[in-house]
Amino acid sequence: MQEEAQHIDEELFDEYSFSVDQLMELAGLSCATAVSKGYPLQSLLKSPPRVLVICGPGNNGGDGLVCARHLKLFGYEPSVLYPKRPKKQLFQNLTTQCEKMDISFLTEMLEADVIDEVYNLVVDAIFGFSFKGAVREPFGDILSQLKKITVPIASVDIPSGWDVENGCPDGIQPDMLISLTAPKKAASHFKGRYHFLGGRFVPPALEQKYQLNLPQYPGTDCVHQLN
Ligand SMILES: [K+]
Repeated sequence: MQEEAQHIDEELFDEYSFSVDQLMELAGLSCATAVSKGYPLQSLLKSPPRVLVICGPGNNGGDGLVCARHLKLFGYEPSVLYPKRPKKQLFQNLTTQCEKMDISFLTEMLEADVIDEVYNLVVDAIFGFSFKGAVREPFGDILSQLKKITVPIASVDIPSGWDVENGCPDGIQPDMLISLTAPKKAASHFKGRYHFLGGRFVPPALEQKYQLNLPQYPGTDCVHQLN
């Protein structure tokens, strides 16, 4: 399944000629849309409507940066923690776009009780389907704080730190999962309240080839609520 997700990814770029920027924009928009459906502005307990978005070093982190930008456009107040920044132009551009929209970047991870006091929820965009092996720092410390928080976590594609196929019983337990392209095997271990499918960009021929059996998205929506 981890390999399958990577094959689909490669095929979208190599055979179908999509650029990473294009798909990341749609993925991040799906995440912000799912957050706004699960945690509407008027339902939030803390004002201003602060959201902490934690971004990892790969494309999952890029989805998080795009998500933060759209959350800002939707009226939320996102702050981003981006401790390990790749040199690629794409990520530099996404960072500049956030900065130019007055999205603040934290310099270090906050303690769990501070997160609970200040933020309404956390978007987990740390690792996606390329995560492997034991968690390396600084992400081990970040994940251990996330295990202690009581505000909800919305995980992008896969709950970070979970094995892509087998999950992680003592890992973080997100309240929302936004599966991108198609749910990964680990999604069967998800016990939170909201499971959304996003990334409405899969060409029908690719869907058929991998027998993804994707559900019908409602109307023009960019997310589909699975449960
Ligand atoms: K994630």
